[in-house]
Amino acid sequence: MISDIITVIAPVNIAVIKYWGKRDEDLILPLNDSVSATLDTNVMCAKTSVCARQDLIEDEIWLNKEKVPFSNRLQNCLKEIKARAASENSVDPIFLHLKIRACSENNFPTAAGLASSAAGYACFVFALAKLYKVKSDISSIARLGSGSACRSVYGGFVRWHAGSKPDGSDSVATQIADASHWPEMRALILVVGDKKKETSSTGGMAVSVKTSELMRHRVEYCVPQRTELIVDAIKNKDFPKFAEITMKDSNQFHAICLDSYPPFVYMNDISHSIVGLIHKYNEISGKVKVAYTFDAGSNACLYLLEEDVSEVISLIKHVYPPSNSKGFVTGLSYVEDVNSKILKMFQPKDKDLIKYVIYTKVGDGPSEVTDGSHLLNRDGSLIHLM
Ligand SMILES: Nc1ncnc2c1ncn2[C@@H]1O[C@H](COP(=O)(O)OP(=O)(O)OP(=O)(O)O)[C@@H](O)[C@H]1O
Ligand SMILES: C[C@@](O)(CCOP(=O)(O)OP(=O)(O)O)CC(=O)O
Repeated sequence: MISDIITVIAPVNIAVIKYWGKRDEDLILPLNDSVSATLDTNVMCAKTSVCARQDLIEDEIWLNKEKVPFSNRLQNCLKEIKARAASENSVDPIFLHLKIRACSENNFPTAAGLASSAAGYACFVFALAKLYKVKSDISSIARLGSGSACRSVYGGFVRWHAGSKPDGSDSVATQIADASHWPEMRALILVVGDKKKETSSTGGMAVSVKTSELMRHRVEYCVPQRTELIVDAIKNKDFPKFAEITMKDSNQFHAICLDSYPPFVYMNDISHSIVGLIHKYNEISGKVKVAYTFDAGSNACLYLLEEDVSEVISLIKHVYPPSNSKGFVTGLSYVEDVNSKILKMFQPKDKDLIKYVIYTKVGDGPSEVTDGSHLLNRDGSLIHLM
């Protein structure tokens, strides 16, 4: 007995109000609301195929062509989807006793601070929901994989509500606006390092919760105000306001990392030089045209509007010259480089400080792949091992 093969793709999301700190480590319940933009799956995505098979003795998962342990977090997601399917009476109960095989790939570096866990768990849970025909909201199940994954279940701009119930049933993601709402919004991911980070998000935020006083101030006073303001800025397409809150919130998150004891850092000298560059560029431009935000790593995510992309990419190439400019910018195609007088106001730095740039935009949530390009054969065997 073997089920159909289900294959789905899911997006990454980059927060503009950061999730940092849990009120419950097992259920992955956050201390504060967070807000993010979901990025286009045509540029960055996780892809996952799943099936249920009678002949398996344990649940199995391959990640980027290597068999990896079926972790507690994956197990929690699977258990919860099955419980949902049982309560929705959506499949034959016999089916719920079968073990599953999953095979997943990311088309960008994994565990490098590029939100692979968000895309990966959203993808896994969305695929399982299709397999078991679960119809209700699955953001609270994706959350059990990785907190930020619950926001990747929806496209456009998304808010994860911290909720207050001990069982986490109100800690869900909702869409603020879909991807078509602000079509000019773009993102540039400046990849400074794509190696695995030293302090995991899970570990780092646990230290912050225990030791950072600034974190308490952030959760109580700053985030509630900022969240309302940025939701309004998104609804009104007010870029300068959106950008200012985004930058302040990123800076506060990294200040909390330093305020933790022992402290840890994710940004490096190159990250800080990007911060300086963006502030100088906005000042010279006479308006806030670009926002930076940094997750638990040294890479920058810049949010900006389409009309400014050519100038900003030209500026980045000018200040952080690549040895090989071919392939330096991947993703969407952009208009020609510009040679504006603004560039002359910036001194080039050493070569290759930025490895490459991913140019993308706000996009939709997960979707089922219908072109038959599964990562598992029809009999459930692994395509990459053939
Ligand atoms: N496609 C995927 N399918 C299932 N699990 C995945 C997938 N991609 C990543 N993961 C899980 O997420 C882990 C990486 O998460 P981690 O938080 O370390 O990095 P990141 O998500 O790239 O960074 P950050 O969350 O700080 O932006 C992997 O080790 C794996 O357990
Ligand atoms: C800095 C962040 O990217 C932190 C993401 O943390 P994770 O979702 O990776 O943490 P766990 O819930 O422990 O798996 C900010 C954000 O995405 O909001």
